[in-house]
Amino acid sequence: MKLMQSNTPDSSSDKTVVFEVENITKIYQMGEVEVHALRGINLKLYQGELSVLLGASGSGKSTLLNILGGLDTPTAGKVLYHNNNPQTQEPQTIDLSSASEHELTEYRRFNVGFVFQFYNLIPSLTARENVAVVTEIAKAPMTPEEALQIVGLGERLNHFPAQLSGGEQQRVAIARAIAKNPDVLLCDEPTGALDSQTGIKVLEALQRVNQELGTTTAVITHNAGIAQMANRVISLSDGLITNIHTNETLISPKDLSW
Ligand SMILES: Nc1ncnc2c1ncn2[C@@H]1O[C@H](COP(=O)(O)OP(=O)(O)OP(=O)(O)O)[C@@H](O)[C@H]1O
Repeated sequence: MKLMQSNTPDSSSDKTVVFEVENITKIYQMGEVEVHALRGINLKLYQGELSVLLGASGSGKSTLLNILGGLDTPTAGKVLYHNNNPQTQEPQTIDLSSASEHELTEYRRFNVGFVFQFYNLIPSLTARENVAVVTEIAKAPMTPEEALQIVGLGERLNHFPAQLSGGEQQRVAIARAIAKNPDVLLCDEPTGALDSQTGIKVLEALQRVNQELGTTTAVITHNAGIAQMANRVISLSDGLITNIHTNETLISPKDLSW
């Protein structure tokens, strides 16, 4: 793994940089055709912030999130991830753009929680057991009960997915993602399959995780209304960042205009 000593505070502010994305491109080769999914992205994400990635279908949101999560690598450019070494607490940097498959697997396992549009729960396991699947292989996890409590499902521990609503199933998926105490939570359309009332409960769970645990969180959405709950809104169009907006005041999910 590419470990380097790093200087994590951003010289332009007092915020700590978690991700530094430098001029990344992503080209998918589809037979004869090249698809330019990312065309030169520069971005910093900061410790503890909740950011929303906004953009039309095909603008490159998932490609960018997958690269941040170590699920994919850029064609060119650099992606640096800064954290503290869990053993020594010394600052370190992982170069995700040149890491091996094994290094990326380790990075995903210990540093990143993922939430996708479809919850991917195991139908034969209860909510508690679905979360325990992850806590059993994590280094310093919270208990499944604690994780489910944070997302408001402390009373649903023994329910199976089929006995839970869509929003509740998504909150189990969030509990599963945060139970290993990841530094980073990456969410790809977490409310995409939900109606607005149910989606609001899921967003409340994400906001609570971000505020109470300080987990650096990035959420992809098509829905511009959701952007008002984020510290920063990163807009993408056609593989480029077109705007980054900082919200001075955050709106609670229940007050969002959906
Ligand atoms: N594995 C792949 N192989 C080939 N092309 C891909 C692949 N993944 C994404 N693309 C293409 O790259 C572009 C960006 O896709 P991406 O999924 O990142 O967009 P998106 O903004 O997340 O879209 P959506 O909101 O529809 O999920 C699209 O043109 C898409 O077709």
